[in-house]
Amino acid sequence: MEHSAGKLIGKETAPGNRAGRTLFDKIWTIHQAAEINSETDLILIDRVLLHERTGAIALKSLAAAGREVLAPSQAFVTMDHVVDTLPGRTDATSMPTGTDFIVATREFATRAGITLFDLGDPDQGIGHVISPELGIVLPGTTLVCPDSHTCSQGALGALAWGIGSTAAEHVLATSTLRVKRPRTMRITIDGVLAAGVTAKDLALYLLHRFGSAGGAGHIVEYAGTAVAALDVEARLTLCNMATEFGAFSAIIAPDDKVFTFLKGRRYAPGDADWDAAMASWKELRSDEDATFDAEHRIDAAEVTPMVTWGISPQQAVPLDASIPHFADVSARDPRELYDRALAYMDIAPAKPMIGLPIDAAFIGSCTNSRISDLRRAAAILAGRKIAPGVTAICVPGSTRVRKQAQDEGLDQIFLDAGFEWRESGCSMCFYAGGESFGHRQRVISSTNRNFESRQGPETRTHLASPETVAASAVMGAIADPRGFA
Ligand SMILES: CC(C)[C@H](C(=O)O)[C@@H](O)C(=O)O
Ligand code: SF4
Repeated sequence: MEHSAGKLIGKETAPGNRAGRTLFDKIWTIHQAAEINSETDLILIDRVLLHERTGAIALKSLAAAGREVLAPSQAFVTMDHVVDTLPGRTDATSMPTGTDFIVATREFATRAGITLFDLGDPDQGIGHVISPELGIVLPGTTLVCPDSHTCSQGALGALAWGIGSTAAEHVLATSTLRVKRPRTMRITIDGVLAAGVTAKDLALYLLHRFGSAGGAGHIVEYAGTAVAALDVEARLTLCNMATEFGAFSAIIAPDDKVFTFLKGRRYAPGDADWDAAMASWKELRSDEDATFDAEHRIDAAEVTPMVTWGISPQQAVPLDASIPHFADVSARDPRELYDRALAYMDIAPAKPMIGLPIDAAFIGSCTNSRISDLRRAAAILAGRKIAPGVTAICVPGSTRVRKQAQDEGLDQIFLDAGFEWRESGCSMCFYAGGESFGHRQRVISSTNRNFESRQGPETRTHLASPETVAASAVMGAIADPRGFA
């Protein structure tokens, strides 16, 4: 490690002047158009991603104000939140108010000259899945979307974060945004994740360890050998849950895996520009002498498969553990949250998580619905059937993932096992989008939020990896996927 005495490293200097600079500082500085005050900068925004739920509101409001989209080529819209996912869907088959969102999005996006990935388009899918897929998000860029899981995209070395609809309107009109500078946090995970431990387990482990406000106000850089060992899709899963961690966003320094992933993607630099892009992308890492406002170190060997038992993502335990007593979690969970979670989930302390009967299983969402997720779940389901009485649904993250899975015969494995095989969208991740499980059903789910009624009326969600969801669907109760495949 290089340390040069006399270099100024500290918060008293502007990010651009620090000696040892973090990856975040480097991207921030390049995009800093003006300093508004000591806490807030005007930041240049390279890409804006919209969806029909909140994007429609921004586009409509912009048009009503008589303002134009400044850089239509930098904006992209997808239909994911309120579309239904049953095969044969049309505009009219979404939830009643959903049709209005879909029609308005189409109308305003077309009028503004923005690229739209509409229903029926081979590129349609969940925004945070299609953006990496198409090379919309690139290392070193700033990308915003009126959606909290935009943090997923930091996995490719971009500064990507969720904003509100009003802020999205501002970005569309000006390609800039006033942003309060976040503090920096690094979480270094060294060592090797044990077999059967996935990025989802790691995300749940961090929530269990540091709580859902653990990253509040920070941009979290994930680093270390265990992070470097993750493939790009797994990194997207890890970064996806930074918003559950309370963070401004997450980021991972881009490496050869990211560059290889991006090469040839539609909106990534073409051959003529590739070398120049690579030269600048290779600079995108925190300097060895960079300092962070907060640092955590984790040994990857500590992480096991995880599952949530309660109504907040921090209420997670190792899969082979029991439902905690209050004393086990009192450092993190207020008594009221603990009691409420037990009552809502209809569970009792000291009972093992494994064996808790489920009504439904869901594989989908921007957390865990990419091709590698479906392959791992299918490896467990191959030659097996889901338990009688269980409703099991797989919703690929994008139409492209769906096609790829079909080309590989994975759809048949899901169908033969008794899963439904759907069109792409947010679907049962988000009851407000119109699709849901039944009243009070207990669902094992590859999604990111286990809030009350998140997946349907009073549904009881247990978050886990796609492997755990698949194994549990087969057993009809929460099950450990290790030993299944
Ligand atoms: C609808 C949208 C604003 C929301 C979000 O921002 O996260 C949704 O995607 C979610 O996951 O709850
Ligand atoms: S899949 Fe779920 S978490 Fe992701 S954007 Fe859609 S509703 Fe939000």
